[in-house]
Amino acid sequence: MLAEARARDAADPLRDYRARFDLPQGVIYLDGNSLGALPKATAGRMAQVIRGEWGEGLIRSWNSADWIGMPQRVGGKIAPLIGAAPDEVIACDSTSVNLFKLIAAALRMQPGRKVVLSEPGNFPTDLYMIAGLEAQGLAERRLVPRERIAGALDGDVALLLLTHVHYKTGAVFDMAALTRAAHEAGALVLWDLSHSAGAIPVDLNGCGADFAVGCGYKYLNGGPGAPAFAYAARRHHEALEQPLTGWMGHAAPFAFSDDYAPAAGVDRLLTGTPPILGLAALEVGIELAAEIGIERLAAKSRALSEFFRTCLDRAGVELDLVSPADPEQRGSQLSFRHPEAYAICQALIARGVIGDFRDPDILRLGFAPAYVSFEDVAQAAQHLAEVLKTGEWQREEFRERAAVT
Ligand SMILES: Cc1ncc(COP(=O)(O)O)c(C=O)c1O
Ligand SMILES: Nc1ccccc1C(=O)C[C@H](N)C(=O)O
Repeated sequence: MLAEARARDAADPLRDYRARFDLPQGVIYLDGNSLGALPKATAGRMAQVIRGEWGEGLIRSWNSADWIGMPQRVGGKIAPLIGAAPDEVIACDSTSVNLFKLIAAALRMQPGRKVVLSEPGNFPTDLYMIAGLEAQGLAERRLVPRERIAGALDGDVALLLLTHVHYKTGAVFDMAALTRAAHEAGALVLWDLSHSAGAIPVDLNGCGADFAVGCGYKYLNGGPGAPAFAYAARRHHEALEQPLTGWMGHAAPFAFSDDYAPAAGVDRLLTGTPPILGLAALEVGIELAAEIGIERLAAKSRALSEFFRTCLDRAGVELDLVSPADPEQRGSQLSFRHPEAYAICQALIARGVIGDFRDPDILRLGFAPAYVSFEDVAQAAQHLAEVLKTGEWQREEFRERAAVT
């Protein structure tokens, strides 16, 4: 498979982008869906922001380096990756906080309705944020298995909150169909794009979506704890009332008024002072994704994961695939169920193949298209085949659970 992999790498239109990332020697990185790799340009850009803009410019840089405009500028660069207009996206806070703000804002727009509908097994923070608002008496959480979501959209549902690409299985929801069904029932829709943005095409405006959020540190390669993003369709801007009414979301923060008045547009989703260092790193990652283009990223992602499956087949590996077999129906990952998934994952990591484990029994491998090569994929499949055949995962050291998996 190695020869075939090398031929595919040679023919890959994205082959030169791998060199734009700093990847450690001897590592095959299949966890860009949890923490994206480091773009080579990031360190230089950070040095410039730290030494030049912060060290030299000091407070002046809010104006001279346009720090104050960074949430909008960076958000605007995310927009084309998710089918939004630049003035509909802002980079700020964490995905969790953005969920809170937008769920609460959506509930305010839906008098007489309190139900926030989602699926059990959605990413925990999404479910916890609904529960937090429920504890405040503002929401009522309703969880329905994914195949029954459309049928559960009744007149009580204020908001449908779904993760577009499921973090564990990689299964993709039909955004257009579910958004339409929600609207027909009078509900609004909030999409969590954490595992979509920078990996597969998303057309928020084409689908008529209302709101969206997503992480900056996965396929956007913004670095650990990078700022997240929030999207609100332009038609909702005027009515949008989010509860974290900090001064940076004020219409005139530097008027220092005692009374809150929301800024126009998505600017009102801001809360406190933007994290400039984090935004600067995120901007580098986004520029790289935008340069490659989402269609090319998605095509490579599908090709990589399909190639991995072919390699496993040819190596005679039989694993229980929990991701959809059709690459069009999944994000940029393959997840396999195995009772010893944790130990297998650790054994792979010991061989330099970094994937991750999701409780209780999922081995999850992400194929970040910007920097994973076909050779990586062939070698990872070979390692996995060997780990399974030799039973080396049974070693005691591979059973010890780390705090972060
Ligand atoms: C679907 C989804 N939503 C949200 C998050 C995380 O949000 P936060 O960055 O606030 O921890 C993740 C990953 O951690 C995720 O996979
Ligand atoms: N933020 C993290 C911090 C530490 C370890 C993992 C994460 C993840 O992002 C996990 C990811 N959301 C997942 O889909 O599992």
